[in-house]
Amino acid sequence: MSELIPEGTLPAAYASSVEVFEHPKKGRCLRSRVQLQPGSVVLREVAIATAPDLSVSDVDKRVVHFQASACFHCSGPIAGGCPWPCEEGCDYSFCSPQCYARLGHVHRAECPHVENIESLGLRKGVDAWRLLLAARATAACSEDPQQAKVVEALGSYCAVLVADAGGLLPTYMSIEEAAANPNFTPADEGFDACEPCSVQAEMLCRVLMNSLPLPGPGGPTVMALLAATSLCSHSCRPNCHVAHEGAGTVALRAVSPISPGEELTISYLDDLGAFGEVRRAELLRTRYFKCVCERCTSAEEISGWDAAAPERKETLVAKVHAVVEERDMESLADLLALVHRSSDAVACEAGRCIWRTLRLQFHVEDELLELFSVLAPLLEAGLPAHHPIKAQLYLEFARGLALGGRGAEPEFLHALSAAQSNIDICFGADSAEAEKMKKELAEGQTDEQLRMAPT
Ligand SMILES: C[S@@+](CC[C@H](N)C(=O)[O-])C[C@H]1O[C@@H](n2cnc3c(N)ncnc32)[C@H](O)[C@@H]1O
Repeated sequence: MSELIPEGTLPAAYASSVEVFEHPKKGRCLRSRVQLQPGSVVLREVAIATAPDLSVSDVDKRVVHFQASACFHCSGPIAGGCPWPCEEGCDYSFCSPQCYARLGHVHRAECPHVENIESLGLRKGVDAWRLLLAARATAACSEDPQQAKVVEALGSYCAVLVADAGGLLPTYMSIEEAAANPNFTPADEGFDACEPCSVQAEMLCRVLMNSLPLPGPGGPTVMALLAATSLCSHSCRPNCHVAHEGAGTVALRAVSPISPGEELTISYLDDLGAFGEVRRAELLRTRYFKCVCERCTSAEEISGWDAAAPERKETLVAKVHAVVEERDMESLADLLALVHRSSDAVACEAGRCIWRTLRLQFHVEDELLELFSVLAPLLEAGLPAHHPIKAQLYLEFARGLALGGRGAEPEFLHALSAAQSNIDICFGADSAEAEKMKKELAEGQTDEQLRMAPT
C-alpha cells in the first residue's frame, strides 16, 4: 500500500479505495481515493480481536444486560433470546456455536477467571475489558504469524502511555496468568509483583492506543482492534462512522460527502456534543494526544468554552452538580435559564444536561419538546451532518411528539426523517439499528393510535 505500512499487513483490496499519508502532527492517516456519498461503505474489515466493552461506571447493570443479550466474543445480538451458552460454565453466552468456536481455547483459558477479570477492573480501577482484548490479541498473534505482522504495523506509543501502561501491566499480566493457571485468584501473594515484560507492554500499549469501542448491532458495544480503520485520525467533526456489523466485522461509512484526496476521520469520543475544552481534556486523558482537528483549531468553534462568560460557566458547573450529584430538580429551572439567555457552549451543555435528566425520568412531555426545539439548532451546528446521537435524539423527539398527539405535524415528519437518515447513513439501511428504530417508531405510532382511538 505504501512504505508507511509494511507490505502485506493490509488486504490489497483497500488500495483501491484508500491510501495512507503522513501528517506532521497526527502521524499516519487515511485518505479516500474516490468520491464518497453519505452512507457509502469506505471499507469493511474483520477485527484482529474483539472483547465486550463493559468499562462503564454502572458495571453491574451492564453486565446483566450483556449476559442476557449479547455475545461475549463479538458483542452481536443473541438471536431470538436463544444464546449458545459457554460450555465451560461461565455466565456469559455466545451468539452462535461458530462464534464460541472462533474464540476457542482462548475462552477456555479465560473462562474460569472471567469473574476475577471483572473484579480486577472494579477493584483496581483499570479498564479490564481492554486488558482482556490485549490478552485475546496476544493469543491471535501467537496462533497466526500473519496476525502478528498486522499487529506490529499498528501505531506504537508515546512515552507517557508507556509510563501509564507500566502501571497497568501487573494487572494485565495477572489476567494472562489467571488465564493460564486454573487455581489463580486475584488475592494471591505476588499478584502485583510480576516483572513487566516488553512484549506484553508493547501489546498493551498498542491496544490502549488503537482499540475502538464500537456501537451495535442492537445495543452493547464491542471493543475492537482493527488494522485499517485504526489508521483513521480522530476528528470532533468526523466525516466517517464505524459500526460493528456482527461476528467481528466492522464497516467504515462516510457520513458526509468526501472528495478524492480528502482525509477520512472518525470520532474516538462518545460525546461530540460536549464543548471543546471537555472533548480535548477527554482525548488527552484517554488517548494521550492534543487534538488538532479542524473543529478544535477553528476560531469560530460553536462550542467555544473559552468564549463563554465566566459567570455562566460557574453557574453551569454548580447547577449541573446539583442536578446530577444531589438530585436537586429545582436547579433544572436555573439550567433552563442558561439555555434561553444565549446560544453559547454553556447553553448547549445546560440543554443536554436537562435533556438527559428528564429522559432518565421518562418525562417526555411539553417541557422536553420545547427544549428540543432550542437544542436542535445547537446540535446541528455542533455535531457532524450525520451522527448516532442525532439519530437517537430525533427519534425520541418524534416519539414524544407522537405520544403528545402531534404525530401528523411537520415537526414530527421532520424529526422522523432526520432520525431515519442519520440511522441509515451511520449504520446502513439494512442494519439491526435501522430495524430497531422502525420497530420503536411503529410502537410509538401504535401507542398514539390507541390513545386516539374512540373508547
Ligand atoms: C489510532 S492512532 C491513528 C494512527 C496513527 N496516526 C499512526 O500513525 O499509527 C491514534 C494516534 O493518532 C494521532 N491522532 C489521531 N487523531 C488526532 C488528532 N485529531 N489530533 C492529534 N493527533 C491525532 C495521535 O497520535 C493518536 O495517538
